[in-house]
Amino acid sequence: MHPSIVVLKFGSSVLQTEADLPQAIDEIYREWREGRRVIAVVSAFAGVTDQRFAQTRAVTSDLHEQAAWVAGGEEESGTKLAAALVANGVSARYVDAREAGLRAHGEPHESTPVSLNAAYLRECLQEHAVLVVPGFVAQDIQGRTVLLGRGGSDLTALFVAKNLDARCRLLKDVDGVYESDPAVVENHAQRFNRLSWRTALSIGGKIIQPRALQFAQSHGQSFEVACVDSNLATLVDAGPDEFAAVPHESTQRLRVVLLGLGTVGLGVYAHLIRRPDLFEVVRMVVRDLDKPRRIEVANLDVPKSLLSTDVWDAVTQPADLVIETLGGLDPAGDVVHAALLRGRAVVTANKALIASRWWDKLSRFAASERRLKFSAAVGGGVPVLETVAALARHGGVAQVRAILNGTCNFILDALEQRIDFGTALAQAQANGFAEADPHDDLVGLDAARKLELIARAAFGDSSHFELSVRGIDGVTASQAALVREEGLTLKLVGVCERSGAHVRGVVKLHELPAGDFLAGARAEENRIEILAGNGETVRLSGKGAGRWPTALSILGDVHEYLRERRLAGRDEQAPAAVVNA
Ligand SMILES: NC(=O)C1=CN([C@@H]2O[C@H](COP(=O)(O)OP(=O)(O)OC[C@H]3O[C@@H](n4cnc5c(N)ncnc54)[C@H](O)[C@@H]3O)[C@@H](O)[C@H]2O)C=CC1
Ligand SMILES: N[C@@H](CC=O)C(=O)O
Repeated sequence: MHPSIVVLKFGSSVLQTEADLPQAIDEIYREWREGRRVIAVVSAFAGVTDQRFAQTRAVTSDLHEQAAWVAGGEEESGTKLAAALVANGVSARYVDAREAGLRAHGEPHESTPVSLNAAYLRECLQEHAVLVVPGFVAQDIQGRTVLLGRGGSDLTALFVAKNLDARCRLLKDVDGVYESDPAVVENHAQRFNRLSWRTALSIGGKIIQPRALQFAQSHGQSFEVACVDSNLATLVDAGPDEFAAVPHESTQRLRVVLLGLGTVGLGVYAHLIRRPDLFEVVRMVVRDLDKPRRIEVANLDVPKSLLSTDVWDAVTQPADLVIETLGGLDPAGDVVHAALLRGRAVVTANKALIASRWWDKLSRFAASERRLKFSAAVGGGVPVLETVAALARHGGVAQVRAILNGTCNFILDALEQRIDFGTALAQAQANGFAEADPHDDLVGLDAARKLELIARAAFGDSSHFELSVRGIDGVTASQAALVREEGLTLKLVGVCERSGAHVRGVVKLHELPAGDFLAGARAEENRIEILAGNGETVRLSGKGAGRWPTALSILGDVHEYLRERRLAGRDEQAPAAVVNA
């Protein structure tokens, strides 16, 4: 199956510095969650292209040498974005212009793209959810680096999208195209909902590169101009021009109570404080107020003034959203339920809770009200539940086979390398993969809970779920090595499928041949193979455990809730403080 592809272009108004990479990651993740593979086309960080032009002009007048030096700006932002995606658990790869077969001809600094190896990019997208491609840069027929004119990343994005028959979204620092620059004519300029290429060209080349617009117009190519995190966009196509009925989205921030600051909670906090324009953390609930807590990536300590030990702050504090990362059923079940009853939204990674008897009370908030979200409960950073649910809606799901527990996979991998069980488990715990009590991981319970959530997404809530579970307890390094010697690999695999009104799930050890997709999962990786109702197979992979993949997935839910709330205009009805809940 060819998943649909979207080309996202991140200009230097969005990626001003390395500190803006998380915004791009959230936006890319949003598309992956919605079932698309992504080609991210990037510009250099703000100011870098000018700087590099000045540097190179001072030492050479050769236009190709200059182009090669200037292209280093896109290479820097592109490789850094790809690395940051991988660190966050997203299967991503940097593909430079040469590898992408992006050829151009004409003036070395003002070249016109003429061809691209679209088949190769499609092939790469079978293996990776995201490819990062430098904008503005191509190769001429002699293999020399050339540039596509200032603002040329727009042209790269449109050219790549055209060749791959993909949707294209140019991401800027404004939520669409305005009749004049909204930064100058504040509150007066109107935003277009739809805009013809012709009008876009007459508005001027400040927001979209004119050559890119001409390319789109001559190929009848429609595309969107939008900003990150937004529901709004301007569609640029044949027209007619149309002003937007809703000129701007609300900019009201979400007030957040964060329950738990362990492995996952601290990662979530680090994400939230990067976006003070979107989130206000009003309270964080911990067990020990005095424990030092540092966010290394932001180089700051967690402010003690925001800490409390009272989990009921989730209900008594004036807040819109509760993020639960405590784990377990007690007190998480009562608190989450009460917070939902009091009008808060809840995002949680707690599969033990969602797969428990609490589901009877919680399900309505997830389904009809969309105020309970738990994507991170399965697959860490891999959008498993969204993908399974989407396939279930469009043609059904026949079977799911998956590696769902990062800790067990990490240990089995280590055993094959003759590391003993205890040492491997200690490493998994130190890396933040294991549950607070790793027993649930080792006996297969954690994988079984995830399999149950997958079964619900695939076959509906009402099917009777029969489950048989065996874990990896007792497996030894010599046993794993013996299996390896036979050319097989030991994996803890969950399989679920429907038979009549029953859904059967089995979690147990398998000896897989090397060619099996699941056999390739390394360390804490999760791999999921979904056999769709139409016979096609959909494969997903990525980091299934750990702080950053899990936090990214939680933030995916948070951003989704924020967008849905803005769309529904619920901003005005934020619940107030409740005293004595
Ligand atoms: N670590 C991972 O890779 C993943 C974890 N999850 C889930 O995320 C949740 C959190 O996991 P981790 O962060 O790894 O666990 P953790 O044990 O590192 O963090 C939990 C934190 O909550 C605090 N806490 C627990 N009960 C509390 C209470 N009553 N009052 C105040 N503080 C309390 C603990 O002191 C601890 O700091 C769990 O539900 C887990 O299953 C989901 C996906 C991946
Ligand atoms: N303990 C879990 C954490 C993620 O869900 C695992 O190891 O997979």
